[in-house]
Amino acid sequence: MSLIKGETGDWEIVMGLEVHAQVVSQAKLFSGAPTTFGADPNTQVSLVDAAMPGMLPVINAHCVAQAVRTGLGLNAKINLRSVFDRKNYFYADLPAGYQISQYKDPVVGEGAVEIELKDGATKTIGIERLHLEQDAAKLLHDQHPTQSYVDLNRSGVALMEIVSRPDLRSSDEAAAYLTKLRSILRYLGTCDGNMEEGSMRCDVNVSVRRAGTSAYGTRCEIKNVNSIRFVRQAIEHEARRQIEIIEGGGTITQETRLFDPGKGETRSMRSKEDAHDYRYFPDPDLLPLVLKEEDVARWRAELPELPDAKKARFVKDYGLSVYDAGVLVAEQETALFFESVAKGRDAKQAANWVTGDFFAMLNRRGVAIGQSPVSAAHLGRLLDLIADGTISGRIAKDLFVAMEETGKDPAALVEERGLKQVTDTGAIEAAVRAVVEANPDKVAAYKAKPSMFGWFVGQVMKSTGGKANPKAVNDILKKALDA
Ligand SMILES: Nc1ncnc2c1ncn2[C@@H]1O[C@H](COP(=O)(O)OP(=O)(O)OP(=O)(O)O)[C@@H](O)[C@H]1O
Ligand SMILES: [Mg+2]
Ligand SMILES: [Mg+2]
Repeated sequence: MSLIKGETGDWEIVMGLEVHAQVVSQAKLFSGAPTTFGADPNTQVSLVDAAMPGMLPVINAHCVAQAVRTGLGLNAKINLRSVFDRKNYFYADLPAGYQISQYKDPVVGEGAVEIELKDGATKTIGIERLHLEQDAAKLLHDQHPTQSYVDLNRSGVALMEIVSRPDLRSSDEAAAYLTKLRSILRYLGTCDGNMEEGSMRCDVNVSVRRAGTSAYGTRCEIKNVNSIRFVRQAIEHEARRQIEIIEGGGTITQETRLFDPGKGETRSMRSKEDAHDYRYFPDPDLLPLVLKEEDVARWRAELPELPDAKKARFVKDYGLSVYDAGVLVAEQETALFFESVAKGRDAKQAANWVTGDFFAMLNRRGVAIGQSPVSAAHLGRLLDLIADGTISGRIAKDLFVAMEETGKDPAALVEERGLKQVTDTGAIEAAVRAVVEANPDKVAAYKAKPSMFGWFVGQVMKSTGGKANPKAVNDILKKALDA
């Protein structure tokens, strides 16, 4: 358990996250306006999004399917009947004066996400619900010294709000949860998970309680945190703040706070009573959303293999460690890459190359797997060249660097650069003889100290340009030195 030390004892953090995930869709939730990121302000706005009088919302069936598929991916209950409500509040980013959301009857009910913890253990985080809602517009405050502008492009874009139970107990767990959730959304293709572009944002609810007690403390909600690093910082700071207040004899009042990434701290935005009066009521312009059982069944049948299932399969079919399998399935592209390297080859060796030299190369170049200069086919061929003895394991490392630099097929590079392993025993014997004859003092030293053997191996490898078959070198050297 991860506890925080206070002045008067140990404390536990309790957290629940509300994640706003933008639905991958060409059009908005209730209008046909496009959703392309980064378009000029107010160029992707229909009359519905601008809340012109008399305009009626029309539900986008694709967004509904995406929400249901997400619910299925979160092992959640799908509600065949759900309701769109109006959540009323007045703000310049909300032209209608209300947001269409789902309140009492969301499209997706309870589910679960399994997270991996640092010590290799797993923990199940409950999902309370997932509902569909519209995004608000964006206010621009930096364009003019005394005026604010509004960009309606985002107004009406479909969001899934995914609400977790207060099951998280540390910033590590919160980070693991977000990482896992993002991975599932990306596998499903229902949200691109791009936090920098705001397509995944997170409200972090934090409370603290004394270690060993079971009642929850009063929560504060930190709005709109947009990176996993900031989520961690916000939690750490907010928990400390609450502990100091309680230990100083004060009480926590429920409120909405903002995270300031520059200062690494949270500050109050507005106080929030338990029942903030949004005056929710069913939107009279929209019928209840009724799903057909057969559609849900079809979406379920057509789900892709998700990270947990893939991980279990990698452990079972390829004999990988749980850790390696977890690393390889985190991104779908990585898993695909690995499988095409591993197919018909030594899977553990394939996993070592992908998580080792290959990942290091991607990191060094700062590129995603899609821009890798080394293709899966080429890496596979490299493994074949090692397996059939064409090259030694040591040369393979150099060859990989050459593959990275040239983007060429390793078999062609071996020809071009003369990297073939020398297995011809005659040539190795000659090299051994030359080293032994040139170093009588070392031979004498070896007789007294057998650990000198490695030095001879090094010399022979050097004189053959690293290409001699290591096993043959060992055998032949042993014979020559022990003669
Ligand atoms: N005592 C608590 N400490 C920490 N988190 C809590 C506590 N109680 C509830 N939570 C979490 O707070 C979140 C509440 O989200 P929910 O969407 O239900 O309501 P809300 O924040 O009041 O509404 P809104 O969507 O308007 O922000 C959930 O993730 C829940 O797990
Ligand atoms: Mg909420
Ligand atoms: Mg909230």
